[in-house]
Amino acid sequence: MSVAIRPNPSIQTRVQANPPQPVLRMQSVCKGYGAGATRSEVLTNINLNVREGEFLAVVGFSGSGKSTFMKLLAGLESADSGVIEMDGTPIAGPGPERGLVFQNYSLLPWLTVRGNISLSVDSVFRHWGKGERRDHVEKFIEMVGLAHAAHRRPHELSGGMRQRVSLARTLAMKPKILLLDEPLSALDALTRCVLQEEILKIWEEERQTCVMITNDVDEAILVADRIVPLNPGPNASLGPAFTVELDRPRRATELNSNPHFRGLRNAVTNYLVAVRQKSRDDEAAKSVVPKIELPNLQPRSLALPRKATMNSPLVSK
Ligand SMILES: Nc1ncnc2c1ncn2[C@@H]1O[C@H](COP(=O)(O)OP(=O)(O)OP(=O)(O)O)[C@@H](O)[C@H]1O
Repeated sequence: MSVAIRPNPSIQTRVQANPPQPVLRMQSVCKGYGAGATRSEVLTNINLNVREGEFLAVVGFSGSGKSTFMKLLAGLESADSGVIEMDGTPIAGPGPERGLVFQNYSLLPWLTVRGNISLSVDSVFRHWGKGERRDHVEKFIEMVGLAHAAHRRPHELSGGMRQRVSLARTLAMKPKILLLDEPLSALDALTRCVLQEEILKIWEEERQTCVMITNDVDEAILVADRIVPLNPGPNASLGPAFTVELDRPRRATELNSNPHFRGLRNAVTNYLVAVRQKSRDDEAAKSVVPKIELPNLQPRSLALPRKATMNSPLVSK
């Protein structure tokens, strides 16, 4: 007897619908460093699609390969195998359409806040008039709340202020995608909270596609639409995505009492702790020394026979 399988109409509709092309696509991406005996495989079989306008957070433990992942997206490193594309074109190097903010601010020490931002604006928008570029720079200095310090050099700024300059400099280049590599992890907890909300506020105005690396689950939930864990390395791969179903605008102070926030925090944290434990158990299992059965031998004295001396009764007189 043959049975006709009738497709579920709702599933069929979903399959037929033309899903929007992801703005960023990673497929079967692998990346390691070194060669021969010193070779280490950092990322293995990374698959990810990032949608236009999405805020995606990648969370993982220290050393799992988060920065390597970001360098691949920024075009600062190339994959050993697999595909990394932006708008269907392979990423072959860094470009102004992908703005990267690092953990360490990398500002030019001899330039002021205004000078650091102007340098990037002048290089990307060369075709603009001088006045237009100046207004653009001032807009971003204001956006990050540094109008009062625009004339200062990096050594005259706090860590939070430097990271604001770094953010303004990248945002002012109007990249299509913002790549944030643990931008707040060098800051104290209070400054970090303030800047989290500022990044979120700026993002809510611009709605740029954004990929942020962080080791802070709360931070990831606060800012992201989707959270993807990076499993511990070596051979780190991405875990299952967690969707953040919290209304925007979000405020950190209001989230603590939100049941979805608390449930998600537990789910992501438990996942990360479980995969780390598994990875440790696997490593420990690999390094177990095999038990060696020793033969049942009787110990024998290795002491030399006593030497005969002149007074010894063994010496004949
Ligand atoms: N250029 C390189 N050459 C050799 N090994 C590297 C290089 N860059 C990173 N690694 C190694 O790759 C692994 C992952 O490093 P990566 O910086 O990507 O991790 P991470 O998750 O960003 O760490 P952290 O959170 O501590 O900054 C580490 O073992 C590191 O030593």
